[in-house]
Amino acid sequence: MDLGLHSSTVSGGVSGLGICYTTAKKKKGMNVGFVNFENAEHIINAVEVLKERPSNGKQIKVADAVRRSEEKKKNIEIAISHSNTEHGPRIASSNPIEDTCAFIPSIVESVAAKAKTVRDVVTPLAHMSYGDQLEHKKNSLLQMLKRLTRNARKACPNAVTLPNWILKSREIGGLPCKLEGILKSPLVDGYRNKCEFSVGLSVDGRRTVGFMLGNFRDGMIAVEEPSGCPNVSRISCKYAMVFQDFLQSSELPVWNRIENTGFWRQFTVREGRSPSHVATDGNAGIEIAEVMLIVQVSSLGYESCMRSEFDRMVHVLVHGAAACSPPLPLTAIVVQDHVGISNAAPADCPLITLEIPKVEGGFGSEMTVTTETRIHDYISNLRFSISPTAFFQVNTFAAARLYSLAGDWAELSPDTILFDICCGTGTIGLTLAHRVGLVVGIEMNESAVSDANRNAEINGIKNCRFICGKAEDVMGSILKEYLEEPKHHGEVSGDPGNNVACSVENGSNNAISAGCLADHASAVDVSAANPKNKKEMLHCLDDEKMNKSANPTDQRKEEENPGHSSVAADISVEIKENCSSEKTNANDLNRIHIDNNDNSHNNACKQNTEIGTDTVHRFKKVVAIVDPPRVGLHPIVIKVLRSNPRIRRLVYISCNPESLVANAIELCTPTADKPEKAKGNRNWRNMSNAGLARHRLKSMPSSEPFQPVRAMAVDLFPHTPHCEMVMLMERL
Ligand SMILES: C[S@@+](CC[C@H](N)C(=O)[O-])C[C@H]1O[C@@H](n2cnc3c(N)ncnc32)[C@H](O)[C@@H]1O
Repeated sequence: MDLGLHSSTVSGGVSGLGICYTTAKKKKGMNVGFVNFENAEHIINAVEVLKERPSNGKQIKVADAVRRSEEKKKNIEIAISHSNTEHGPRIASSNPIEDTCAFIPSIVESVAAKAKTVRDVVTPLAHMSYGDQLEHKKNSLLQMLKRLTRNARKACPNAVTLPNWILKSREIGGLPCKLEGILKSPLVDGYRNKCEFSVGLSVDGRRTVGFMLGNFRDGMIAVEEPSGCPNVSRISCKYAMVFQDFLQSSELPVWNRIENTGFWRQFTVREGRSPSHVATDGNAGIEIAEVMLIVQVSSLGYESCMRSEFDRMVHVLVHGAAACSPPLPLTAIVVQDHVGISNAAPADCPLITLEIPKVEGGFGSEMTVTTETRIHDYISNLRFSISPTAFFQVNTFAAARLYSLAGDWAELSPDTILFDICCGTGTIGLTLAHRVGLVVGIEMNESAVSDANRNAEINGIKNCRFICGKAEDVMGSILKEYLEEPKHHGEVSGDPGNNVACSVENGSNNAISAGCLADHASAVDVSAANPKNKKEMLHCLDDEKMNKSANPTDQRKEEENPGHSSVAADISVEIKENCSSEKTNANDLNRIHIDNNDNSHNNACKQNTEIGTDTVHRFKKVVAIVDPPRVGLHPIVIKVLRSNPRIRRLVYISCNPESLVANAIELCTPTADKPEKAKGNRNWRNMSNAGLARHRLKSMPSSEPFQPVRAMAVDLFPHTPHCEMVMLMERL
């Protein structure tokens, strides 16, 4: 049905069906569009026409949507979607607009019946007792785990015997290994140390700081206050209210998710605790010693007036915090200037720290660009310094349980080298460092890596190295660096897989630097010289595409930030020249990384100076703990882990059991003796994560699979359906 909804925005006109509209807008990939009408008569006409004329056999569902505040007197906006999903229509943006109600009561009624509170949306298990919540989560994890067995059985090549863990699964109800239970969160209410509040309009059109009533994709953009959500801390709630008061008098507009215009976008409260004992009385607020407020704005077009608004904002926040009883801690106020469509800003998004004046003294904010703004938290008696954009588990007390469980299962000893993959600020590696010989952490967020190095230093830990880079880009060369025998000076080592490494021994610094080079060298070999490897890389790129599909946020970030692509063909030749020389100096490395628009890995290389290659090769046991983001591990990382026979033990920590299951299919299913040639799959968009994993397994190089040995969950997110899952995988 042509309502002008196929492109992004169409303004004004009469559709082929005789529907008069002011604007019609639909974003690519969404099954919801927004249409504005001049008056209620036009709406009624549109609703009737759409009811009578299904689009390509699909019924179109119509509901009201929150109007743009500035235009509320004139235009009335409704949301339109195809009701073609399994579960029926997914429209329910609830906005009891007075004049709309009068004209289309049936629509409003149906919307009201479905309306959910923010508590239902953000904490959908809050109506259950905590015991019931844990039982509920355990049951869904059991189903998820069974999916692993089923898919691995399906994926196991015909000519290969089923592994023991699949054969034995019948004895334990189809599970790949026992699920040993679910550890409770020490704090059940107010446990979140970080809350990202949306800024927008409430259902009645008021500027509000809180949570959205649903997904933007589903056409729900109304924001409601967070006070009903039991996972939000008292301090975060209070700050949200103080900021909301400020917004209601601000002259600058709040962000409009439909138009992608406005200034105020998001308000984040991050809390740091003092090193005192765990509070078990449910009041997390009493221990909070530090608070960082991060205000996300989009400054485009508001540059000239934003300074005075920041001054006013600081004033309101500082005085609002001081007026609370007891006064709220306030350590830092940071502005994040982000112009992208989604609120998920890239890690290198500019940050401005606003100076906090003393309450009694004069007032006025100083804007200084700094990277020093940070808060602190404590896990296992270690102090962690956290910068504004670095990841830190949102439930600190439960995270301590998670890390200690992972450490116990990893069976660590002084002759162990531990790879902490996706290490964030170094929490896992640092809390376990005293139990191993060496920790090597890998993390893509540059400020998290610099936090990790700082955290090692402030805790006096000397056996940790943190390397900045995407795991998929750097893992191959890092494993080579640490697990292969050292090569002679200047020797170039060949790799039977898809890497060609340059090993340059030139002191301990360069031992790591060689690792940096080796990664890029692999890109050289693939893109320029070796057609066989080129195909392999194409497959990896294909994989990457597939992986992205599972994570629209990542994909969007990449679209917004195209400079971050990990394979840059135009740097290849230059790197190759560097690799072919016997020695590499710091300038060469700088050039490589600058050309690659990413000098983070290089920085990390420079920071790690204490342990030389000779030392690292003495470790008998090699253990990896992986803690990837929701999307799971990149296919290249899975391939690298699986192809390295020295890694006997792998502890997988996952905040998304679905991606754990998909990754475990690839890690734990036997491969064919001869892997199939990597083929793209046109249908990848419609495949499940498990289906994609089975598809990728076909081209996995022949290698010994891991076996799922035990699994346990840790509840980091009471009142929500989420929890962390830990699975031990071994090569027995
Ligand atoms: C779930 S967090 C875990 C962080 C840390 N282990 C902790 O518990 O605090 C995932 C981390 O992976 C990082 N990350 C995401 N994608 C990555 C990639 N491709 N390579 C390396 N790190 C990545 C994120 O920046 C984030 O710090």
